[in-house]
Amino acid sequence: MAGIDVSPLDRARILAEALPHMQRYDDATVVVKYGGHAMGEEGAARDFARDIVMLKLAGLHPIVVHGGGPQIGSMLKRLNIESHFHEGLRVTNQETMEVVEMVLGLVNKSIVAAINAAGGRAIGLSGKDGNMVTARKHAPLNKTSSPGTGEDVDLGFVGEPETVDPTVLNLASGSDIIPVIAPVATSRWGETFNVNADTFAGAIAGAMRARRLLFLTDVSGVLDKDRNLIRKMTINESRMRIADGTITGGMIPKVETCMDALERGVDGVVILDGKVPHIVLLELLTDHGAGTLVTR
Ligand SMILES: Nc1ncnc2c1ncn2[C@@H]1O[C@H](COP(=O)(O)OP(=O)(O)O)[C@@H](O)[C@H]1O
Ligand SMILES: CC(=O)N[C@@H](CCC(=O)OP(=O)(O)O)C(=O)O
Repeated sequence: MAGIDVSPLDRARILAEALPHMQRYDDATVVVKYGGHAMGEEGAARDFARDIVMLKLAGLHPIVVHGGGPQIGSMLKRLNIESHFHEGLRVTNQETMEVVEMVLGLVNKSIVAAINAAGGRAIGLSGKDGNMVTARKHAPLNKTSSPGTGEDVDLGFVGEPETVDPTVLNLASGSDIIPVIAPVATSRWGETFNVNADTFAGAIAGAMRARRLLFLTDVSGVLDKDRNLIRKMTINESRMRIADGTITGGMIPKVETCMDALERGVDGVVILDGKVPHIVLLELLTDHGAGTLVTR
């Protein structure tokens, strides 16, 4: 607690208060989606890595699924490759796909390195490893989503998760290994697909019957039209807020994934500000709920 004067007794008390939470989540799988916008400077990445190591030591099974949208965007810009989004999804041609896979590989290893530097044993994977996630081509987006063009939008090599084989992740749960997964997958025919990291995290959480799915992004949660935080939102309210345009851009796949994950049996989904130090511990091991909780 840098900068705050906390007595040793208070420190011990704070640690002891984590006990019921540790008991509640003992042996539970928690999927943490670490968004590209949440990845701040070095200190924030170190705090995130320490939280993940702490969860593992506390008896949970954290699985990290990461994004890297802004990092991919900067690399595409450096390479003078144009990039467009439709409904929060990047239109991906062959050339873009190569850059996506390359950048996500770098992001993946930097998270692995940070967790290992914090004393954990992380391994970096993508959906390709162990045939963990196969994807099918995303359907073209319909005309109404791109008014004026008069045509459906073909997203190219954008995929949607089709199957999840949890074998590798189950091995990790039975050991001290922390999986860190990049959202790239192959089709049944071996093509490489770019999968939105939120959708990917939802598929992993569903297949692992995760107790919690946390989305770490760069806003405090879902905001209403006056930019106030919505603390709790049902599936129906979520649908309504997408339809009325309150939820737009990158928040759409996030909220759609929340609804989908809840319907597939994940217990609770929370959208949080990943830039707040130790937000993962705050959410899971204290009484202080943060962000937007999406419920059935
Ligand atoms: N209603 C909303 N509440 C909060 N954020 C919203 C909302 N609608 C759109 N957004 C946008 O969604 C962004 C988060 O999604 P995204 O940029 O894909 O983040 P990440 O890289 O973490 O996945 C926010 O920064 C914000 O600009
Ligand atoms: C299809 C699609 O849009 N893929 C994303 C994959 C990375 C991602 O989702 O990263 P964030 O979580 O940081 O946004 C992309 O190319 O940006």
